[in-house]
Amino acid sequence: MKNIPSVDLADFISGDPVRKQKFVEEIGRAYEEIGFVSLKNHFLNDNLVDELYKEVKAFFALPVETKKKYEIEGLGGQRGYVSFGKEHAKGKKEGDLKEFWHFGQEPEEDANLIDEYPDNVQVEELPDFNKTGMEAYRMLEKTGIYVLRALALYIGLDEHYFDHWASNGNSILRPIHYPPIVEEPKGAVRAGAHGDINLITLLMGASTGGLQVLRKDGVWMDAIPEEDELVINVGDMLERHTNNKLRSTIHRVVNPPKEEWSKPRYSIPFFMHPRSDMPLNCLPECIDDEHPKAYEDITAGEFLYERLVDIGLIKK
Ligand SMILES: O=C(O)CCC(=O)C(=O)O
Ligand SMILES: [Fe+2]
Repeated sequence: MKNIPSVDLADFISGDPVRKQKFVEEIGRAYEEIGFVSLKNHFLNDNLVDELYKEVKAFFALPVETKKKYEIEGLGGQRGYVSFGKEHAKGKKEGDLKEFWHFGQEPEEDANLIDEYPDNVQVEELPDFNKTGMEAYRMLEKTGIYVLRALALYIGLDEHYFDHWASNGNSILRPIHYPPIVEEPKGAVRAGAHGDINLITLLMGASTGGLQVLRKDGVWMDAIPEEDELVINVGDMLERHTNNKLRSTIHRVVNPPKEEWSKPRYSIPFFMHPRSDMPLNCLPECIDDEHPKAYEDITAGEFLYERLVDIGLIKK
């Protein structure tokens, strides 16, 4: 992609220590500067992406009453359907112009997390919806684990430091539908400016443009990946854990010009979360005289709860 540094996961897994180190430096530097990269040679193949978009479009095309059957009270929107306008960016009162679905973790039995994670919601009308969603979930999770290994090395931790926390983690795959805009949005946008909550976000190409990233100098830049790339950015949990070394960059999805209001937009981010008991305490490797500890100690579960309240998914 033009505006955002491009990295190649094949370098990291090549077995060649020089290429591996090159990947570590490239992604680490990009995350210190802009917080976003585009990544080639990930594990999500094009056919699976096409299948997933087909299922996702079919789901959002169902009648609203059918979709609302899958909007479950009491889960803070963490599984199933979340209806139009419900979520808003932190600190903003207008709801985003979107509806979405959440697929969550189906942990391995020996992880002892079965009781902690709510079950995924099964869509009866579409026999392949859940299977396709979870296949994509696994491929994105696998890609994310490699990215976190590279970041662990960059920070000076053991390569496998994140493996335990991120495997069987509380990650979410979120297909989003931004419907055609039918009336003057009055301050509402498709997605208000925000930083992501989680460790890292992996985003496959959207059906159309609109995603913008806020550069350090205050300029908004379009972020549109090439066909075969994933956009991967740092979220607030990783920014906090690395004491602001790696940057969770503010981004948004703008409304199209009026001539294009009739076009819907679809996109499918994967929010990689750790297990809820992971301490996000600032890492000693990231604290020194110039960078004193910037945040209180907190676990991932506590941090997530606070943020779900901030964005309107949990009502206190
Ligand atoms: O729709 C997109 O392209 C990105 C959405 C996003 O930033 C988010 O849901 O956190
Ligand atoms: Fe985001």
